[in-house]
Amino acid sequence: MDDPITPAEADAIIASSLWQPATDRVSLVEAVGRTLTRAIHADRDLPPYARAMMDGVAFSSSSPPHWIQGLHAAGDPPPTALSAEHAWEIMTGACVPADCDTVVPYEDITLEPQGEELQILQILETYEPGQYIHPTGSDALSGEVLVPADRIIGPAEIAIAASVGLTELEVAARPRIALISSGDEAIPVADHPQPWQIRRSNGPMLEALLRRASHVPRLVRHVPDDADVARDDLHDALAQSDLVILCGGISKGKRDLIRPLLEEKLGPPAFHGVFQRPGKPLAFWSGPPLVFALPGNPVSVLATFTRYVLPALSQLEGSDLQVPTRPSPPELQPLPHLTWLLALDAAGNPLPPRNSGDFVSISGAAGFLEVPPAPDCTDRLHLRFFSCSPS
Ligand SMILES: Nc1nc2c(c(=O)[nH]1)N[C@H]1C(S)=C(S)[C@@H](COP(=O)(O)OP(=O)(O)OC[C@H]3O[C@@H](n4cnc5c(N)ncnc54)[C@H](O)[C@@H]3O)O[C@H]1N2
Ligand code: MOO
Repeated sequence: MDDPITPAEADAIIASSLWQPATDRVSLVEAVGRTLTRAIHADRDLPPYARAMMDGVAFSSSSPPHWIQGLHAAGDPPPTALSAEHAWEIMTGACVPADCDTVVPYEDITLEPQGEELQILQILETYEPGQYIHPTGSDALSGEVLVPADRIIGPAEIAIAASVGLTELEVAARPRIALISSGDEAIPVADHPQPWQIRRSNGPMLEALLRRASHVPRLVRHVPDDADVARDDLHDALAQSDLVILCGGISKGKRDLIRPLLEEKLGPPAFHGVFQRPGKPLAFWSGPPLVFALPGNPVSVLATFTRYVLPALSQLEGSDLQVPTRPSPPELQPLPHLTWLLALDAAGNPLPPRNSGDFVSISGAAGFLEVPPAPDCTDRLHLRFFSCSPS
């Protein structure tokens, strides 16, 4: 399709090209950042025993204590019965014996040695039965869902999985990703540029965006504006990947050869051109593999990756990205006929670049506000905000 389309039309085409992810099994710590596909259940009550929450003494409130019977530490099995007017010294994390209903921390008692036994001289504070005891099953009961499927796995979910004995987790399979930047003027970062050259910044930016979303591309290349040289790399990428992300060489220039090279293998794009700024020359092929060809200007790369590629990646992993809304910054003038992808910093301040090559101006960008074109932009309170690093 060669006529530009709206962002909503582009979304619909992309959504209809996505597939349900297969599943992988990965070790616990490797699961961070992945999407869970099988819910995690409690294998027993949580906590599994009444847990002492303070280092101190445990006793029965019906028999206020004067004497220490012994030490009951974390990891010890339940001790013998407690004698009248006695207490156990108890450590945080120990199981509270069944005949105790109160824990008082060391700070609230005084202990004085007397012969072989320790005498409790005084409990300094009033206490309530049940205090500093984390009751059995008060967090969750055996069999309860602790983490639903579809949840992105973070450190807390890893802890929960470990606590119920899972050494591996079932997660959505990751797409195999290839990243290809292009352009004769863009030289390796470590090389010394001639005055008419620039260093390649789009590739590292895209790789950083992917890595922050917990994706590591399998193939990363830069191709020159020469079809015969670029063809092999492009065809390799298509053959080895589920998702190919390209940047540059997709506009109307005489040496913009990305589209013709992709067409050799994939035919015409599903769309080429979206009514938006930046990023109007965005092109997309449904594949397989899915191909996003992002316009080469650095601000366009960041905006179109954030607005289109990140949400598609989330859906490919079985998690539906929630796009929050924000009110428009004051005095914002929507663009005529074009949706505006406006960079905002973490505090919500606009970072309007002078043009989409001006990537210095978007340092600190946290995401992009989608401002519909004038005159359709009627709801200024609920503009969608696409985060550069959704979690
Ligand atoms: N006749 C027209 N010309 C252009 C149009 C148009 O509609 N008609 N659209 C403009 C817009 S908008 C954009 S965005 C750019 C996109 O063009 P390309 O995707 O072909 O990108 P390039 O021309 O290759 O590069 C654009 C710009 O970005 C710099 N660049 C490219 N690659 C890198 C890299 N890896 N690292 C850093 N910087 C990079 C490149 O040097 C250019 O300055 O087209 C307009 N033209
Ligand atoms: O779409 Mo271009 O990205 O405006 O500079």
